[in-house]
Amino acid sequence: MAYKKIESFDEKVTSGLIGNYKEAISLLGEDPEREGLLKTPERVAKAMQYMTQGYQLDAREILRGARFTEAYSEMVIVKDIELYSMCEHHMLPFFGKAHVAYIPNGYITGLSKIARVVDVFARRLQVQERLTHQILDAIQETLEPQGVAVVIEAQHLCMMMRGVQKQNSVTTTSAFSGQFQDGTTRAEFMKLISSDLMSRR
Ligand SMILES: Nc1nc2c(ncn2[C@@H]2O[C@H](COP(=O)(O)OP(=O)(O)OP(=O)(O)O)[C@@H](O)[C@H]2O)c(=O)[nH]1
Ligand SMILES: [Zn+2]
Repeated sequence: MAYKKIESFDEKVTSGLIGNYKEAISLLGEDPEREGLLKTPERVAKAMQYMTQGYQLDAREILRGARFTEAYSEMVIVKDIELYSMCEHHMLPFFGKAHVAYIPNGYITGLSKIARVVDVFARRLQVQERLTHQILDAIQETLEPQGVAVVIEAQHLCMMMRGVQKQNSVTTTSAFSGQFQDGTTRAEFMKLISSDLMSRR
């Protein structure tokens, strides 16, 4: 996935985080002054800001900026959007795929914007359920479609590396609005996201 590269990080935030991560390394029993770790607090400070950049982005603005009038009124599905987020309980990654669909009602949006909206909400401290709803709400409010569907399948490192240590469990969350609340439409969507119409890697 082509990520937007952040060229400059907030200096005050970065220096505050550097101090905190240096202390954390020390508290964990390591020597923050040893060569391999010297730049680590700065790297982590930047990585964390990168992975939480969603707080500074406005999903609705992204969608409004690419809202086009179009008479198409069939289901539009963008599936297998890879996502990386961080659970708000342990600040450990959870990652997987999002499948997003909407049925236009006069407006369509640029397809990449759907993936961008997923990133905007994923790059925060999250729970998978809220992430699912936030994506749905942003699309519903800005495109005013006949319905939106969001399904997220993800694995949580906090359940894999620690805690219950389950390596193969996948959590699926879903949210549906408008026409997707109808069983037939929802079933069509579920069938299409699980089909191999286009061979997957
Ligand atoms: N609902 C939900 N729970 C999550 C998500 N990410 C992590 N969790 C869970 O958040 C819960 C936090 O539970 P706590 O008992 O406070 O934390 P804990 O003692 O570290 O829990 P364990 O992970 O069971 O060791 C855990 O059950 C996690 O599996 C998420 O996206 N959604
Ligand atoms: Zn967690």
